[in-house]
Amino acid sequence: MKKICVIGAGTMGAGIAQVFAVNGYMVVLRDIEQEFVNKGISIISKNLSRMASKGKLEEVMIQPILSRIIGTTDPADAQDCDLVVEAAVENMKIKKQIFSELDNICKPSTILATNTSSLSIAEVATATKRPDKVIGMHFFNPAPVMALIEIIKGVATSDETFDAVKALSLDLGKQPVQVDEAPGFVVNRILIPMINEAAAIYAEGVASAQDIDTAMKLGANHPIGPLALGDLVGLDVCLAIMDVLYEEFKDSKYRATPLLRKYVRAGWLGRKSGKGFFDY
Ligand SMILES: NC(=O)c1ccc[n+]([C@@H]2O[C@H](COP(=O)([O-])OP(=O)(O)OC[C@H]3O[C@@H](n4cnc5c(N)ncnc54)[C@H](O)[C@@H]3O)[C@@H](O)[C@H]2O)c1
Repeated sequence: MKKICVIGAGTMGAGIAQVFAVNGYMVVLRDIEQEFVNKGISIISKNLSRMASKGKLEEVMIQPILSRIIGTTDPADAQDCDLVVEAAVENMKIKKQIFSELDNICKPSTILATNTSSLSIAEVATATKRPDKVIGMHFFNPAPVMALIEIIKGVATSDETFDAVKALSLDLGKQPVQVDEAPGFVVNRILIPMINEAAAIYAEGVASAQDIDTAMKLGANHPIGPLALGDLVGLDVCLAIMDVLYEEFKDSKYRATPLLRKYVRAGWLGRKSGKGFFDY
């Protein structure tokens, strides 16, 4: 694989594009508005400069890395890509529209991966005529830093597709784990209900946001508190995942705490909107 298309230049898409470009791949980074594409590329540029200032990247490498990323709003630019990683919003209808369009645009050999946090790979695959080549490639936030990639096989995903994505993940210096399709996969099935519980504890007034996070950092040895982590992930993303877990399992233990929904309705999405459980 040489050329990768990343759909969505938000929190995850920008990070994923950076990971591929740093590792020598050509990247097409697509969003719906040029403004969003530019924002994604500027985040990558700042990340690379920060890496250089910390001595983690040679300054002279920044320009060649950035020149491997082509920003676009034109879906047709995915046509000669070997792999597409979709990182648009966590919404099945939108993902299916994107995959159906990609299926028509991309060459038959192209693998279509989704970075979904919780949605069914098999269902996304039904929007295409190549369900064997549809797979979950789940990066973690921030993608350039986090070592894990969950590779999720839908019922129709072929072993060849899995093997190709696994080899690619290793080439990116990441650690892949194989996961069978299940709501929330492994990490988010554990992590997001924990963030939701922290929000419920905060809503009940049991402790301040700061103290809840301090408690989990020092009492459970977590590197970041659950509320700060929710703000980093995006409260809209956390809510969407809780809703998927609840819908899929119909188990009340996955009920989103009303405060989380209230914040999302108010546009308090965490870091990306400047306000969540904390101010940014
Ligand atoms: N935020 C996280 O910590 C995290 C971690 C792992 C996976 N994910 C998953 O990654 C995906 C993206 O999440 P995010 O946090 O980056 O969201 P985000 O809101 O930061 O970015 C989403 C981007 O997709 C763009 N977009 C929407 N529809 C599009 C379309 N039709 N074509 C192209 N671009 C489109 C939006 O304009 C936006 O820029 C979701 O499926 C999410 O569940 C998120």
